[in-house]
Amino acid sequence: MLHDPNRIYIFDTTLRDGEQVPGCQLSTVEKIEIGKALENLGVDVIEAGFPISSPGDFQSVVELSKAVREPVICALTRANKGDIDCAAEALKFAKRPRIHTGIGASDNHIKYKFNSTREAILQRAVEAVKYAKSFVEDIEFYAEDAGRADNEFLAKMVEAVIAAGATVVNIPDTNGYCLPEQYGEKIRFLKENVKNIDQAIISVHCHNDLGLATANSIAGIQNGARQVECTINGIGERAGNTALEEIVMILKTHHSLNFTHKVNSKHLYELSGMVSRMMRMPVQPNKAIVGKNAFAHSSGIHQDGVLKHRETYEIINPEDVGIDQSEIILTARSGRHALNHHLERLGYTIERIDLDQVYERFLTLADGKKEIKDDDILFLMGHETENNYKNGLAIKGLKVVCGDQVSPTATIILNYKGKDNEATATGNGPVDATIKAIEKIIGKSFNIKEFNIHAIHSGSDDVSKVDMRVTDEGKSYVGYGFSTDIVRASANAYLDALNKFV
Ligand SMILES: CC(=O)SCCNC(=O)CCNC(=O)[C@H](O)C(C)(C)COP(=O)(O)OP(=O)(O)OC[C@H]1O[C@@H](n2cnc3c(N)ncnc32)[C@H](O)[C@@H]1OP(=O)(O)O
Ligand SMILES: CC(C)C(=O)C(=O)O
Repeated sequence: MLHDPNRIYIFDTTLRDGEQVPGCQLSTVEKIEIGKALENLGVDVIEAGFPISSPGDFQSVVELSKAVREPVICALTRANKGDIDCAAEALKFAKRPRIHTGIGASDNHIKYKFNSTREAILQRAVEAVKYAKSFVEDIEFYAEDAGRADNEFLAKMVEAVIAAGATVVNIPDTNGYCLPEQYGEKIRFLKENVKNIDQAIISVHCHNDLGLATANSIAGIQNGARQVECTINGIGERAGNTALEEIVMILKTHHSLNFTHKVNSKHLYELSGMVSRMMRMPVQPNKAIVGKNAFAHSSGIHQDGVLKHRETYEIINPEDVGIDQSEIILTARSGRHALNHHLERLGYTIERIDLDQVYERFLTLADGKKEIKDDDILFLMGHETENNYKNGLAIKGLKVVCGDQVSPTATIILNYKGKDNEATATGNGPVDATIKAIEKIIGKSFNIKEFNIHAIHSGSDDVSKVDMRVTDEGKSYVGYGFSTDIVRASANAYLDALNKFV
């Protein structure tokens, strides 16, 4: 790798640290699909797996090495010969292979995990790097739990592994312990105190136990690190890793930081969805950059601001991450500007609408529903046109009795030819009884050829939409009806069609 002073190398570990998430294990085929998408995204390094861990993971590294040629393909090992032999074997088809070896650097790890001493661990670190170097040129060394390690010892270890041949030195905050300032200082300390530091790239690998992974990674690069280890959607062991999409968009949004990289941010959203689907790991709706709500505005003041000027409440252009446009979601917290926006979008002529009246009805409906969708608006606007039927058919009242102990019966009051008429009828269900009651009043029956009831979204509180095709004497019309009551929606659809027969 060339040492361009402002170049940030993006090291993706979705297929290794990301895959450590319980339930997120991938097949070789899935790993290759994600690997190719990461290559297309423009990442510099793909950590493909931990070959010694299982035959399946070994095979995945082999196949990924064959299929993905542009990025460096990296395999993880512990600091021992067996792991390194296995990684070297798995990487033998890689165009740009890297072995990522390392050992614990904190006193906690040295004492409790290894029952060892700083000196002995330092020696194992150096031996592992030298051994890995006998297979491939590109060696990354990780000083596990560097976040909690003593800086003086860490500097000694880093200097020794670079002297042994490490090309990249990874300073992981394995337990997500550090504050951004502390982590930044640690990287600066290494920059200033390791004599041969310029012979290697410093890498940051931060975990999110305190929600600081991305902040710490940024602090790391501001203090001299040039590789960021991250995962799509921030997945990874425990609370996860630094999210790749966050790093890329921070660097883009704060271009004054003056860092460059070669990731094409326009693929971020698509890749987030792909990883989420394949790992069956939903993305939290409020996840920065790629969450369902990251570009959705649902409160009136924000919606008004965004509609007047997108940047009032958006620091990222959604197109930059591959999302067509931000969303204005109608809820009971929305105002008239947002409602107006959707009415216009649906083709209503605003000048002909009493917006205050529609808004009042909108609030009544929105208080009972979590979200108002297009079909709900059509339903609301149906009231506006109810009295304008050509034939003047309009429901004034409807009562339906149904259940398994009674014969379904409907009583309807229908305005027909300028006066209200009442009729009662039975049928083989509540909708059939209602249609028959309508037909009693108009003295004629029509043929219903198609009849569809759509559950529009979800939940028993939803507005349902009915469409039906009604024929008579060679003529055929389609009627639409909307209501939270499916019998009423069916009656509305029937009358909508009948009103079209002149
Ligand atoms: C910080 C990280 O995230 S590293 C990546 C974590 N990922 C994984 O652990 C997934 C892959 N791991 C595995 O499949 C298995 O743990 C294996 C194959 C690596 C090892 O399995 P086992 O041999 O059964 O050992 P086990 O996992 O129970 O214990 C780990 C052993 O590795 C040692 N070890 C841990 N880290 C290192 C290291 N960096 N270098 C050398 N030895 C290490 C431990 O001290 C312990 O050794 P011991 O048996 O002498 O006490
Ligand atoms: C293997 C290393 C880089 C790691 O995953 C960690 O320390 O969190």
